[in-house]
Amino acid sequence: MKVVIYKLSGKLIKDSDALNKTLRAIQMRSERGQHYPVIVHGGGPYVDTWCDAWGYQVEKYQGLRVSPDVQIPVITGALAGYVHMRVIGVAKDVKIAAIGMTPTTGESLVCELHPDSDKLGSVGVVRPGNTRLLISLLQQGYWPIFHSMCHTINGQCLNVNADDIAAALCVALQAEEMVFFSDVPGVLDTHQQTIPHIALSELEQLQLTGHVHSGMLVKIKSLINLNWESLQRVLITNGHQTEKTTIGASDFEGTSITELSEGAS
Ligand SMILES: Nc1ncnc2c1ncn2[C@@H]1O[C@H](COP(=O)(O)OP(=O)(O)O)[C@@H](O)[C@H]1O
Ligand SMILES: CC(=O)N[C@@H](CCC(=O)OP(=O)(O)O)C(=O)O
Repeated sequence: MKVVIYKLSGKLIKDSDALNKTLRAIQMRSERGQHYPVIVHGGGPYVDTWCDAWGYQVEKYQGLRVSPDVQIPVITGALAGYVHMRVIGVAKDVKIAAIGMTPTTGESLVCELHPDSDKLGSVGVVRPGNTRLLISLLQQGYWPIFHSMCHTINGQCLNVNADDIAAALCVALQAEEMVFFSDVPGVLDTHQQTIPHIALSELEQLQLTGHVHSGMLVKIKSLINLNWESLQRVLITNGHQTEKTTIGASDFEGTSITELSEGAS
């Protein structure tokens, strides 16, 4: 089963036009490439706004949101409520057979408290679980669309970074490819130029340079820890320019990350 994981950034979701075009591009691409698409969405900017309105200070630790238990109702309301309904709504408009999913439904993923929970509060880490439900949905032609709020096996509600959900689903479903639609054209070098290709062995060094930080650091870390057995490529591309980079081009432009160096076999 050929699966591709698509991660939609929260900044992209704020831009209705770009979201609509990106979902259409995924639709065309999955028909052309005959693969099953699985979508994961973020929603960070919405959480920032909602927390601000409640008088909660927005704080990050190594790119992850510090999520005190008292803020979980607001964070859940934003990510698994409003943002999720919005993405499903646009998918419906584009005539996609979308199924809204919590990552831990059917134990698709298993979630536990983050090892740094003393600093992060109610933040979780995930690992692959049981894919039976997901595979059945894909085989029936549904598009699973995941938000990133999870339950532990004891029912505690935890905030998980959407990039980590995408990476865990990639391993669980043995996906061939993962595409991150971000707000930047790819991983940028010290001159703000997009790095066209990075080999897995170069990521470790990249995360130590200090040049890659905040949200991009979360992505890079999730890729280092990934099992690359089935994965052929990870692409980081600008979701706000989906139309520009697909029309007339064979694929999205951006940073392509592969297990081996370019040209190696
Ligand atoms: N070297 C880098 N190249 C590109 N983006 C970077 C880099 N270092 C830090 N970033 C930041 O990472 C952000 C993308 O990560 P994030 O905000 O989590 O996006 P997303 O919404 O796609 O999850 C960019 O907007 C940029 O501010
Ligand atoms: C723990 C943690 O960092 N959770 C993220 C989940 C949403 C997310 O990842 O959204 P983006 O993809 O838009 O960044 C957060 O609360 O912002």
